[in-house]
Amino acid sequence: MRDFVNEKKLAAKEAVKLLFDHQIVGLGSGSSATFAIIEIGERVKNGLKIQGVPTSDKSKELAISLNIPLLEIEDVDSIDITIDGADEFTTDLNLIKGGGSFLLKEKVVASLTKREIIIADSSKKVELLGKFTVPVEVIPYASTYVTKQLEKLNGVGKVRLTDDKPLITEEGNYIIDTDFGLITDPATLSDKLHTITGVVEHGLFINLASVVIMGNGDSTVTFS
Ligand SMILES: O=C[C@H](O)[C@H](O)[C@H](O)COP(=O)(O)O
Repeated sequence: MRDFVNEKKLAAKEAVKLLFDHQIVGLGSGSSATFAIIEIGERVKNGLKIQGVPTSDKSKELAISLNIPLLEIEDVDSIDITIDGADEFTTDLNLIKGGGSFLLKEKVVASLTKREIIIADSSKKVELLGKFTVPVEVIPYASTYVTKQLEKLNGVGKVRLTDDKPLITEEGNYIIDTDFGLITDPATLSDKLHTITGVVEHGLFINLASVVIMGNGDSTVTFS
């Protein structure tokens, strides 16, 4: 029986070894990224001089509590390295993200990042993306319209709920979790999703990751 929590921790530790002084570092969101932020906090306590750019309010609060110096997104032209998690990855480094609803800021940060390091436990590695539903972030007004457009792409979408009400993202949007079946051409699907009016962003991360560090039992494996 695999210990996925330990695999996440191992991957996080390995990724944080890649940081050095004076870098601007994107701080991901989710449980794997949380382990990385805690590890970064330890290194900052021991003298590492970096500035972080958080991808969610939760990661921001955690970074502040660990005395990690932060920058606002509008004050950075580029980010040296980002450490973030994923819900699924393939070995050609395409991802599904957004299981925790933070995909929008994560994608902005990833787009500004020179080296996007994804950390994951071994359950996240797949041959084809799509067992995990693709989160599609939409403005609430357009959610019914977008759901119908997703059907035309063979996607079955459901608005994500919390306490029986639509979950509202940090940017005030809804998420439609969409089942496309197994996705053979994620780049084309990504492009098609971007053409739907009312879609703000989606959780397919294509050509954004540089490396995936995966916990694998008691060690890690790197895909690049
Ligand atoms: O919205 C959430 C993020 O994309 C997370 O990085 C992703 O869901 C992976 O989360 P975890 O590390 O908790 O499995």
